Formats: sequence, C-alpha cells, structure tokens
Amino acid sequence: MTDKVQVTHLNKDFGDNHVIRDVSLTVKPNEVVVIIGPSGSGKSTFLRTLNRLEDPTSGSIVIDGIDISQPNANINQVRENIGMVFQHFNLFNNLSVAQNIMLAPQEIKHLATDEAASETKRLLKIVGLEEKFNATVQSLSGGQQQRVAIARALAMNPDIMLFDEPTSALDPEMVGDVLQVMKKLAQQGMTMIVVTHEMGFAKEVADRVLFFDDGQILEEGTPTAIFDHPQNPRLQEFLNKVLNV
Ligand SMILES: Nc1ncnc2c1ncn2[C@@H]1O[C@H](COP(=O)(O)OP(=O)(O)OP(=O)(O)O)[C@@H](O)[C@H]1O
Repeated sequence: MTDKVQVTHLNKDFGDNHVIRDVSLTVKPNEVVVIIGPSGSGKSTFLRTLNRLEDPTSGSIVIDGIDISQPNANINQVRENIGMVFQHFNLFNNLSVAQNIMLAPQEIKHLATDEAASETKRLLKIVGLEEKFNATVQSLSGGQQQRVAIARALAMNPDIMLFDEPTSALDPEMVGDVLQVMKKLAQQGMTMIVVTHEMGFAKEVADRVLFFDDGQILEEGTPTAIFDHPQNPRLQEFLNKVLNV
C-alpha cells in the first residue's frame, strides 16, 4: 500500500531557532498518529509544514506520492486534499454554519448550491449538529464551533486530516464531544495526524504515538509502549508531569 505521508530529513528554522531537526516519518493509509510533547517542542510547526502553511528549510514531504516540498508544487491542490483543524476554530463569524461549510466546495469545487447544501446536512449529522444548519456562528458554544470547523474541513473530502490541539481552547465539558467526533472519523478509516495534550484520546484512538522534544521524535510506538513502557527519560519525565496533575 502506498504511504499517505512520507517525511524525510525535514528541518525548519526560524532564524537561529532550529525548530524541526531532521524529522523523518511515514504514515500509512487509515493510520491515526498522535503527537505529544512539551510546549515549544515544534509539534505545531511540524504539522503546519505538512500542508505548507510553513515552508520547510530542507528535507522532503511526499503526500500521496506528490513531493509537496518542491518550490513548484501545487500548494492549493495539496491543501484541498489535506483538511486542517486548528485550536481556534477560525470560522467566519459573519457567516452561518452552513455558509462556512459550503464556502470552499462552492468556490473551489464549483459545487451547485443544492448539492453543497445536502452534503452540508450530511456532514452536520456526522458532527452531531444537524439542527444548526442556519445558526449563526456566534450563537454556538466553543465545542460546537470546533465541530463545525471539523465539518468544514471534511467538506473538501480530504484524504488526510491534521488536528492541531483541537480541544485546547475549549471548556472542559466541551472536550468530550469533539474527541468523540474525531474518534468516529478514525473508526471510519480517516488518516489522521493529531497534536494533542489529551492523553486519554492518544491511548484509546492512536495507532502510533510520537513523542516530540526539542524538534525531534525522541520516541515512537504503540500507545501501550509509550504510556506503559516509556524508554527515554525525557518521555518518562513528560508523562509524570502530564499524567499526575
Ligand atoms: N512563525 C514563527 N516565527 C518564529 N518562530 C516561530 C514561529 N512559529 C513557531 N515558532 C517557534 O518555534 C518553536 C516551536 O513552536 P511550536 O508552536 O511549533 O511548538 P509546540 O510544540 O506546538 O508548542 P505548544 O504545545 O505550546 O503549542 C517555538 O520556539 C516558537 O517560538
């Protein structure tokens, strides 16, 4: 089976700050990879280079067989194929829920309005918000807005979904609903790379967990290997901190 994502010797510098240091990673179709690690270790930057929101300094990123790290890569096409969900939903507050979801399929894929609307209803059902089709974004809770953001990313029918700390900005009671939607997507076979501080989600849903520290993957393995038998002292220290709060 062709790899979905193949990252080879990736580096990213911001001036003198060497944020991603020689990272290589392969992700298989339908795989759920969860990235954990301390604040500032480069997790977000790594995710953002995968769809070229950041340009890599060196190394290659091949997605579905296409080298997107080449200067002449068709970045728009790449982004159509990779859905991304951010910590701060980034919805258009002046548009309705349905308008937010339908915008890209109509503008980019030239979907007819009735087709886009029926697809939007289907997606809202997946994220448990069927009744919010006409609602304004402002009337929704943070957790609901994040589920709309997930539906919006799914509307482009992506091959891969990237999640960058999707629950970090939410009130605790909202977190479960969002994680539930992500779990459902994983069960349906979506290839996903998820940066999160939710260790319960990592344990339950990840096929593989990567521990990032100082711009490198210091350890990777199954959730059991990472959480029950961590090898690297930095990972042991990190888990002691996050699991014993
Ligand atoms: N656009 C940018 N310009 C300059 N430096 C940046 C930029 N984006 C990130 N950095 C730096 O890169 C480093 C890694 O940041 P990054 O956000 O990737 O870490 P992180 O592991 O996702 O952290 P957190 O868990 O706190 O979100 C930090 O030192 C940060 O200041």
